[in-house]
Amino acid sequence: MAKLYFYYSSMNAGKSTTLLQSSFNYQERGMETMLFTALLDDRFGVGKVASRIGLEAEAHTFDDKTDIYQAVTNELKRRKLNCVLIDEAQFLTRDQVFQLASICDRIGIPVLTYGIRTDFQAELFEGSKHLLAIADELRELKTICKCGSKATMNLRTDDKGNVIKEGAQTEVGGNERYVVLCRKHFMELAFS
Ligand SMILES: Nc1ncnc2c1ncn2[C@@H]1O[C@H](COP(=O)(O)OP(=O)(O)O)[C@@H](O)[C@H]1O
Ligand SMILES: Cc1cn([C@H]2C[C@H](O)[C@@H](COP(=O)(O)O)O2)c(=O)[nH]c1=O
Ligand SMILES: [Zn+2]
Repeated sequence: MAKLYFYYSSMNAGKSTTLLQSSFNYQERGMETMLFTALLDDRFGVGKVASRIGLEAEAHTFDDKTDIYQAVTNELKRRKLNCVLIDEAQFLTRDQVFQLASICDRIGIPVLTYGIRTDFQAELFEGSKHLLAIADELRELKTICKCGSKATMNLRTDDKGNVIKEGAQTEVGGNERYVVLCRKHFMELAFS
């Protein structure tokens, strides 16, 4: 049975790096992969999965209207596929998470998704919520807070480092807008 995996973490924990390594592992064994990332995440260029350590690869993009099951079905008319890999999976809709489950269950291709669990207000993203609900395998990737504990939370800041407590859930950015923290240090700053 092909499985749906959700690799989740705070930001900057190596998700994109791990995705690129997994894709490379398939390819070096002569297998083929299809990569997706969110259209709205243009930090490293649109349609690119890039890790902060320099690895990168071209990817198909998804927005909330993309039918990922259909996109995979269309790709299968052109070439074989052994694995589908999705970066920025927090931005998937519920329907898209269910499409990924169908890719596993009906087509028989494993799907590896990578995303952050919660937003700057400690709320689940839609994609993460439904992946936590229905993925076959949940794997946490880890990075560390300034105190040395595991960082599970993402604090939003402005460009001067002031904490931002209100705002839209989606705001693309990196180290200039977000700081990863353990829950204790996040709570002290985000809910004080
Ligand atoms: N210039 C750098 N050189 C080496 N490692 C780095 C550099 N910048 C960031 N990193 C490391 O890369 C990792 C982040 O990788 P990335 O795959 O982009 O994470 P994510 O997708 O989870 O945000 C972190 O472990 C971070 O410490
Ligand atoms: C916490 C939080 C994050 N985002 C955005 C910021 C980045 O563009 C991505 C996460 O990127 P990474 O690959 O994990 O480094 O998500 C957001 O829109 N809203 C938030 O609350
Ligand atoms: Zn801490």
